[in-house]
Amino acid sequence: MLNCFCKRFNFIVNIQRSVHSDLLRNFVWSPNISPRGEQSQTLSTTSNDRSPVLHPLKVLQPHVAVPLIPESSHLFDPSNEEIIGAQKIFIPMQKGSIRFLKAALYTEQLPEYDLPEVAFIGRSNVGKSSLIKALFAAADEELKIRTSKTPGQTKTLHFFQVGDFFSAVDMPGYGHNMPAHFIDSAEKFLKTRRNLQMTFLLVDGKIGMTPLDVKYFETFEGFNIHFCIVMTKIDKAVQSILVRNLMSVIRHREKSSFCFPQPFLCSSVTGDGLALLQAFIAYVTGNMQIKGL
Ligand SMILES: Nc1nc2c(ncn2[C@@H]2O[C@H](COP(=O)(O)OP(=O)(O)OP(=O)(O)O)[C@@H](O)[C@H]2O)c(=O)[nH]1
Repeated sequence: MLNCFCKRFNFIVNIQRSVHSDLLRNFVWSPNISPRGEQSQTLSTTSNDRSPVLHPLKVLQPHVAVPLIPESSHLFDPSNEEIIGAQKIFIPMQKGSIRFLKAALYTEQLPEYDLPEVAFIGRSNVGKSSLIKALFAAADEELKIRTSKTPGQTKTLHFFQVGDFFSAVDMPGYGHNMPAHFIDSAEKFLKTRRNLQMTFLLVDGKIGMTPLDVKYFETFEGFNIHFCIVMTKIDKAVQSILVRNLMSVIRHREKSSFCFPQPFLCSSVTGDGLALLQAFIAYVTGNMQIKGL
């Protein structure tokens, strides 16, 4: 079992470190196909008494004249069945199977294991800890993730182990109140960590990409690491602002060789977009097969 997992993990590492982009670019954006599992409601900033929107990008598309993702690009669009399968990974199978593993700063303190990792980074206060807390809501009591209105609270790399599946890494924020060791710890981790399968660069849906976000977007591009934009707090943005900010993200993404073509839109408050992001995490960590890929 372990052997099998290690082989699979090595396979994924090899693919994702070398021809990762080819694999991820197999998704076909097909705006005319009727959305699978799409709910009828539109994104709303006011109502919380509704079920979460599964695929916020698709809900926004009819309100925008141009394709939010060009037709030549790619859409991660798992079936309902695949999404439900992926969600099981985010629920503890037994007490402690999803757990806070350790806080670390430098290379020698990092956990040693054969687990794939995904990291969450972004401006201070963008909602990194809240997003991880929401993704793992079923394990919230064990994880005890702290969120705060005060920017710059996460000072070290926090590792959360998700069974034998993968680890999620909550990283210190850049910008206001960022720790002095950011380059030696966070940037070095991103540049050198072999277990890292995907870095999620979080951008505030209401504020959009700040000059600092653009700087780090370009920095990650220079690191040759695969990353993906997650727009957070979409419940706080009116639709027109969200679309404007999304278009700006897409313009940057179009110039990039390492950023995944499809941004993910999420709200940790309403739950919009979380199930899709869970499925994507399950996919990039090698824990989920998608039909036809
Ligand atoms: N409305 C809304 N508020 C959010 C959302 N996500 C986070 N917040 C709020 O934004 C603030 C910052 O959230 P955190 O998750 O602590 O942000 P962080 O990026 O981890 O912050 P640092 O650790 O300081 O870098 C908190 O007050 C959260 O309640 C969201 O999706 N919607």
